[in-house]
Amino acid sequence: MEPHYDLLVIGGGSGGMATARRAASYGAKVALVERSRLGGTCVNVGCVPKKVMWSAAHTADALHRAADYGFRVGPATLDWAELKRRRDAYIRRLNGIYERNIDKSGITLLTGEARLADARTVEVNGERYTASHILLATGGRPSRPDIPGQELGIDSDGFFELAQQPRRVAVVGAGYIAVELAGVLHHLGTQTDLVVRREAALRSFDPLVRDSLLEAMDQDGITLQTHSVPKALERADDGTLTLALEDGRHIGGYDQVIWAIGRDLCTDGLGLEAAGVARNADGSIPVNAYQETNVQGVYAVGDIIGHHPLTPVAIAAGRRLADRLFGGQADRHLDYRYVPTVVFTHPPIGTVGLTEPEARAEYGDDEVEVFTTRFVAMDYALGEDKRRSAMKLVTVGDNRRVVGAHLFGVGSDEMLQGFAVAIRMGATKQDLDDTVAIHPTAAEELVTLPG
Ligand SMILES: Cc1cc2nc3c(=O)[nH]c(=O)nc-3n(C[C@H](O)[C@H](O)[C@H](O)COP(=O)(O)OP(=O)(O)OC[C@H]3O[C@@H](n4cnc5c(N)ncnc54)[C@H](O)[C@@H]3O)c2cc1C
Ligand SMILES: NC(=O)c1ccc[n+]([C@@H]2O[C@H](COP(=O)([O-])OP(=O)(O)OC[C@H]3O[C@@H](n4cnc5c(N)ncnc54)[C@H](O)[C@@H]3O)[C@@H](O)[C@H]2O)c1
Repeated sequence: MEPHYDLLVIGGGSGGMATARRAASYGAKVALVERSRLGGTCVNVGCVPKKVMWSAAHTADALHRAADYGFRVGPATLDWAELKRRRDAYIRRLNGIYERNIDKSGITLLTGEARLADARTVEVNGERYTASHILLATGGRPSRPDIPGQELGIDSDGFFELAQQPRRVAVVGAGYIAVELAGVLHHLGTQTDLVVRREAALRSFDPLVRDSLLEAMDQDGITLQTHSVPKALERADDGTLTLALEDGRHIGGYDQVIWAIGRDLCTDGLGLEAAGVARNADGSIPVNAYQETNVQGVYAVGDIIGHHPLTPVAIAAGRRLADRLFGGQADRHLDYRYVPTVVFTHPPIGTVGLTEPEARAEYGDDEVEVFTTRFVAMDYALGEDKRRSAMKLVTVGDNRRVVGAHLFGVGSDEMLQGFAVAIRMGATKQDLDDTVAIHPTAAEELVTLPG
């Protein structure tokens, strides 16, 4: 007879690991299948190496500004290979911690590619395992455009493999990954073009933070190539890469082109048909508020559910599922409203809740009031660079309940979490106004907004 588990998790990334460990903490018999390195996208080719690179770029920026404070520093040079070596070593340490955590939790780790044989059976390396509950948490991988020469470019996984710093790069895309990688490369000294299909990047973000970022990128010298739809990628005689665009233009001279055009979900070849699990046209798996698929006993969390593809969301949904299935908390599930998120640009963007256009569409113009400010953070007080931070609160109703906060500027990344708690709890503009400011900070602007 095949081994039987209370819970069998497919995918050892953010969502799968969190669910498996929480279930095991309640005494459930758990197995987890992973085909690659534990930790999934976030640890190996996502949040973690990205944040290390962002911190490196932030350090470069600080060195650049040191003269504003009277420091005499010579031109700093970056040893890219050393940075990569240290970053990779850090990630290997994290992989080790994840392995030990699995072991300590008493979870059986099965290494290999998992496939559903039916709604209760999973196949790994030709062996079969049955489970009362099966969790799908297989995440995604970078998409590539279907155009000639696409293989000459790299994606975000390839970015983290780069052994040498590129001299001149085109980052193609307009989402989180595109703006983050473009910012990192530029601040580390690579000449960077951001190639977008329409007129801007981060189009779903509030116009205030989106436009502020574009202004800062322009000021920094990142070239925004707008209305540029790649038709082909070609290698020129001098070895550099050229993007042929649909409107007939060519932009080139790049030593790397990075595709950052979204992610494909890893739901092909998973045996969904054999188990009868439904799938949307974009490859995502539809689930209800309790992470249940259409098949009883089969659940999905994380990127494959097709919305909020963020690590803490995958973790939160998975832990709540385990609390419900094995912890006796019958109604426990994740509320996907008011998920805060940060885009690690230079400076960063922090955002939670509805944008102004979303609030106007949902509540009507008469119900919505916005409060905005633009100011020069004290960090820039002594230098020539007077770039402005920007903040917006979106409120609804007579009591001005805050339904959205959108921040751009130094410190927005660390500032947002606390405001997100208040907003989730129903804070009004008056609650913020009644909170004594912390001076001198950028955060104090949010509790001293006029109006
Ligand atoms: C460059 C980049 C930067 C990012 N930065 C951030 C950030 O700053 N903050 C943030 O919150 N989010 C960030 N994200 C998003 C975040 O990484 C994902 O939302 C998160 O990792 C999703 O977790 P998951 O559990 O759904 O899937 P994953 O972490 O992708 O894990 C899925 C796992 O399943 C395994 N797997 C797939 N199929 C099978 C199979 N058939 N059998 C066995 N194993 C299988 C894969 O090998 C993988 O390890 C970033 C992503 C990228 C790409
Ligand atoms: N800081 C963070 O929390 C962070 C960082 C990175 C990624 N993430 C998560 O991962 C998700 C995936 O990020 P992403 O940047 O891959 O996807 P995305 O969906 O955010 O952006 C993809 C972008 O590529 C553009 N695009 C699509 N096809 C294109 C084409 N053929 N040519 C040119 N442009 C094209 C789209 O218009 C879109 O702007 C994000 O939505 C985010 O939730 C989070």
